[in-house]
Amino acid sequence: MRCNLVWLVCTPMSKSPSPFLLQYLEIKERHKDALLFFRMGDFYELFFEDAQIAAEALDITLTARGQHSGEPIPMAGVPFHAAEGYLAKLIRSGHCVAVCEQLETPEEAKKRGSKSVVNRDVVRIVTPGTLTEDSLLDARSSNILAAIGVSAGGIEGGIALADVSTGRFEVFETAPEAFGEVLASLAPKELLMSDSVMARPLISNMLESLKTAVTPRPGAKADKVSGERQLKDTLGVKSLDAFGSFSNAELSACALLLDYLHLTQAGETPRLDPPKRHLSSSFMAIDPATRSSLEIDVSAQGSRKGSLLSTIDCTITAPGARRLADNLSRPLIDLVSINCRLDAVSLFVSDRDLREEVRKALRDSADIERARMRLQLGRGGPKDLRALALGLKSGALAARLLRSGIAGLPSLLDEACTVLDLEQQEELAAFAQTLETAIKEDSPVLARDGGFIATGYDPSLDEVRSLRDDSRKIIAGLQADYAEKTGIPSLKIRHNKVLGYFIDVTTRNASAMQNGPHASDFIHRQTLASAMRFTTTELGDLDGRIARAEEEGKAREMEIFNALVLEAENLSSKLRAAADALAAIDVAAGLAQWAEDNRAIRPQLNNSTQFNAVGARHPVVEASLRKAGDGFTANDCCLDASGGDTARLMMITGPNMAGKSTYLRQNALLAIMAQAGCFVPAQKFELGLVDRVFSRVGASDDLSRGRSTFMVEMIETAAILNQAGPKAFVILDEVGRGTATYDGLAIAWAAVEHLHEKNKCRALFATHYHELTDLAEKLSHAGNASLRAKDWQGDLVFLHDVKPGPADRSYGVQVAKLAGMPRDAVKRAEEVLLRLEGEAQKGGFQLDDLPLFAAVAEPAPNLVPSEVEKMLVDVDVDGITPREALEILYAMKQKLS
Ligand SMILES: Nc1ncnc2c1ncn2[C@@H]1O[C@H](COP(=O)(O)OP(=O)(O)OP(=O)(O)O)[C@@H](O)[C@H]1O
Repeated sequence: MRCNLVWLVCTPMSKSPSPFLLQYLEIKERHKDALLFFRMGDFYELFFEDAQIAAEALDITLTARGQHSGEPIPMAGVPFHAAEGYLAKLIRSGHCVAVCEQLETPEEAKKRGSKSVVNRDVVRIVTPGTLTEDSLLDARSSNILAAIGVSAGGIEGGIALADVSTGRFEVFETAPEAFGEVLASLAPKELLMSDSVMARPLISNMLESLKTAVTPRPGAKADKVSGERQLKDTLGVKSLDAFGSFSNAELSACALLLDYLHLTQAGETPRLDPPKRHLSSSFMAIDPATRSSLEIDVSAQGSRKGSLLSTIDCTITAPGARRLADNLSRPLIDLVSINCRLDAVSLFVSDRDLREEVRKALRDSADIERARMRLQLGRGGPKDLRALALGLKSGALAARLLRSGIAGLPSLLDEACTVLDLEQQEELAAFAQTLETAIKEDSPVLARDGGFIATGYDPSLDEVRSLRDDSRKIIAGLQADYAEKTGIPSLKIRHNKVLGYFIDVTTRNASAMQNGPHASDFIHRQTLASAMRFTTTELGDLDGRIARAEEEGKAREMEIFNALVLEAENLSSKLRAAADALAAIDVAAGLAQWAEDNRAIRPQLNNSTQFNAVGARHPVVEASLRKAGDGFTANDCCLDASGGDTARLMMITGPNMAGKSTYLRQNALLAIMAQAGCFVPAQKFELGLVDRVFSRVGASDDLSRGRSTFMVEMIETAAILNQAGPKAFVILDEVGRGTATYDGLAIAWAAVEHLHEKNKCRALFATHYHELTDLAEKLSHAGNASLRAKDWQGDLVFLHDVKPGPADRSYGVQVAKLAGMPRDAVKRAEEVLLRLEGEAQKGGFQLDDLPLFAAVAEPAPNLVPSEVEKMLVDVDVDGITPREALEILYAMKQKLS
């Protein structure tokens, strides 16, 4: 029901604004950048421009109420109980919403004077990066808010990130030039930066490639001194020494982040875990273009489906899925840490029974991380307490299984078990036990609904409840008693919110109640068309007792709930550690499951500059071919940047569609998977650690940024040639194809030489310029490999296997034929090709003779159909008689003569 009372107060808006309107305008003034959800009774109402925006975005009715400055005030509203769905829609379409609640009841307001307006204020600003509601979040993805800070000289950079839904808080020390890479690995939902930083060309360029919602903040909010103060407040410490020394840029990023959290949580101190600090150089660098071309966590279509992440994700729990996404986004470069992850996967690969039992235990788990944070933020409910209980229980079971199954667990699993083993964690064990006995299985979402504390947990609650239940039993007895007394068998005692308990009889039986011997016992309450309602003193008493017991019960349940929430808060760091441990076990067991299902092996990592893959496959292409019932051809790749006999740069040639891009990508993905701690789809894989992966595969226009396909290609190639060091792994696909042949060839040629001579890194370079394959002769550490295809009775068959040496020819025309190019055009292309090849052979290879612009002397064949052909087109072969067919033949012959 909409709150009309307030509107009575504010209708005469045309003259001076009513107190209500003044209240609205004052609050809106403070939240200009957000849509204001203004609570009025059971609705959130939006006014003025907010109403127009919301009506369009939510497809809800736009109405008008009252007037302001002589104009009707546009208004739109959403019911309070369904607000989350509307909020989700608005956030997804890029809006921020300020939620303004009533801070007192209308009755309380009235006590201050009959015309008082209910007190209201914003209790929270909902933005893409600060969500906590289950319904607004993707369970299997993190929801990151990030902020960047730059030191006064612009040399140092820092990134601070928080996931409010889990309490995760991380700080990165990183050069401003690497912001793009680090942010791409974090995939924030919202990015904060000061106006002045945003104006820097380096930053505006980076933002264009990131496609993240950016919220500019005033420069004063990025003050490092305030950052230090806010950090101390958030962490509840007097000194930050225990966390290492933060750079000015890091403090500036923290200032932006914490201030924004403060603002969006309406003045509450952000609830975050102690920050984890990283050097951006502790991770494999993958720039945004490479990340998207390799489709690591998002496919080319922009969804998780079809990405590497979704292909290898066999985790069971949502925290496990989020952890795997993090690992894959930020592969490590430290041998020991990578091997720790791989040891854990190896254990689960080698012991299938144990893996299955542990995964079964995880199935009963719940999202401890998010439940814990919702409770801490005061937005949790009984279901969240239950989630903690379930998570702890299944964690303890997993730990028990692991500890009893294996002596000498890998360190990562051993540490996880220590955290999860409730025999070693007395406080957690006691808390889990309490939750287990306290919270009912089918608990409501909201604590205020009551009924979630199990019988037997709290004697005083049980007493109140039995009082209520006894009264209900007495009422059931009363119904029989009254029916007998009045002689009305259909008499019923019912309950509704307005009347409470009442006696309900049909109108026909009402006179027996009013005129019978017991008429004085029955007090009339209500007359309806078909029924009359009564009560008795006894029933009234019982009703009061039940209502009081209900109230008392709910109040007691709230007390218990709040005590349990407090206990959870006190155990916060232990619960976080338990959530982390569960996620780590889930990731390792999930990767092992994937490895077994996909015949993946443990990569051998070392500090050399080798890349030796034997029988390797592209995990995503293989999975999609498998679905279509097709197989994937495994291939080897051997590179070494040490300058020895093995080539460090391979030129890959082969027909279109032969699998060059797939081959390039699969090798880059192998390196990423291995360093993220995953098994890889190969028979054998030895890898000298890679510090950066670069990929320039496939090209697309970036028209929104005013860049043509060729421009994008050149920018990405330039970045690679400028940055790749000896430990990098580079894949380049058809560089130069986006421009005129000579220019393209020249650029590709120069890029190969630069990679070989200057960058000296491991590289795969796919090209259709066969002339480039001659470079392998000139460059001492370059080689050729090609993907095979066969001409089988005029048709092209792709073998997809890589063999040493360059490809013999391109087969482009055959591919065009396969693609369904008109027959005439294919024929014509074959003629032109023959001619061009003939000319090239006559003069050997000279750039000046290169194809395409050489004039084609022979006239094009006449493609207009002949008279006879036209006649044939018109013939309905199945519909004519043999005689008619004969006549047509005669007619055709005549045309030809
Ligand atoms: N090793 C493989 N085994 C089986 N099928 C493969 C393999 N590699 C590629 N394919 C199939 O061939 C298709 C074409 O592969 P890809 O795009 O890598 O070819 P390409 O040589 O790069 O083509 P183009 O030169 O036209 O860009 C893929 O979509 C996949 O279906």
